[in-house]
Amino acid sequence: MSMAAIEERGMVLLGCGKMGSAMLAGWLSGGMSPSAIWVLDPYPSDWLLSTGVHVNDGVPANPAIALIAVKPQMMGDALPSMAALGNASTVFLSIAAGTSISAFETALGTDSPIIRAMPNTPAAIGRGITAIVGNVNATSAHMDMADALLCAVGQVVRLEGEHQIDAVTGVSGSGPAYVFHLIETLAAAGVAEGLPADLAMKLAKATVGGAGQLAEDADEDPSQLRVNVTSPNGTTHAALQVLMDEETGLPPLLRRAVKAAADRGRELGK
Ligand SMILES: NC(=O)C1=CN([C@@H]2O[C@H](COP(=O)(O)OP(=O)(O)OC[C@H]3O[C@@H](n4cnc5c(N)ncnc54)[C@H](OP(=O)(O)O)[C@@H]3O)[C@@H](O)[C@H]2O)C=CC1
Ligand SMILES: O=C(O)[C@@H]1CCC=N1
Repeated sequence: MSMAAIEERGMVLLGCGKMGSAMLAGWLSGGMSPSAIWVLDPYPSDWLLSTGVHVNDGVPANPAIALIAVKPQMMGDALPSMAALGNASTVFLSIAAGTSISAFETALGTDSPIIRAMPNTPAAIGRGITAIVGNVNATSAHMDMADALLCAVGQVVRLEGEHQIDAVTGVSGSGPAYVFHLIETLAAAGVAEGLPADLAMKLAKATVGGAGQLAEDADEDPSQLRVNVTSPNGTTHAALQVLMDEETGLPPLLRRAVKAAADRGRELGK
């Protein structure tokens, strides 16, 4: 399944806030035709209006994909109108945290192909990662279509089952926020050691960006890459003694943070 096949039938994007616009930016900069995209959003941003996509302009009769990107808390309002976004051959693709496939089946009918996805905001620069899982009506052709759309903004992984999606949300859906906070706090720590704020921020951004890219590209795994930075009894060793402390360091902190996100996803689904 190619992007061309999706562009031919068109796609509908319901909700164009932070995540919807990150994905839209990724599709457009990757060359997707704006005329193939219909966006529905009550308060379209100036950026959205400038993109050339159809905004609040009706929807095509037979869209390939209806992508639902409203907040789970708004889903109650949005669900009843969703069936009108497509027909029997439209794939409904939801990126909402929490809202379960069965909630969509109740609204859209148990015959509809429904795919849950968990993307992340680096999609805006084609560097996202999205996990997908479909209901029983989502055929391999439907999954391939979702794959094609989401591959255009980064990597795609397929889940064994819907039970994995809250943990995925805790790791990669919410994960960019943890990394941005790491950049903020690394820069602040540099300032506390006497650096000017702009220099500290430049060092922190380049370090996180470069280390992330190295972790993606290198043959060695991240633990070996960490060892490669750590000279015997040197500066990194001193820092890692703080960070790797099993009681007060990153392991218990991130364990609690990811659990809190995953638990919140489960809670939103109730
Ligand atoms: N932000 C992220 O990094 C990620 C978000 N998600 C999921 O994406 C979804 C959207 O999140 P996010 O983009 O952060 O939230 P936002 O609030 O930024 O975006 C939601 C958008 O939907 C609009 N909206 C609300 N109700 C309707 C409706 N009935 N019809 C059409 N549009 C509507 C909102 O308009 P208004 O603001 O006027 O209410 C807003 O523009 C959530 O379900 C979230 O779980 C998934 C992965 C990552
Ligand atoms: O914070 C949220 O609920 C959404 C889901 C994953 C990232 N943002």
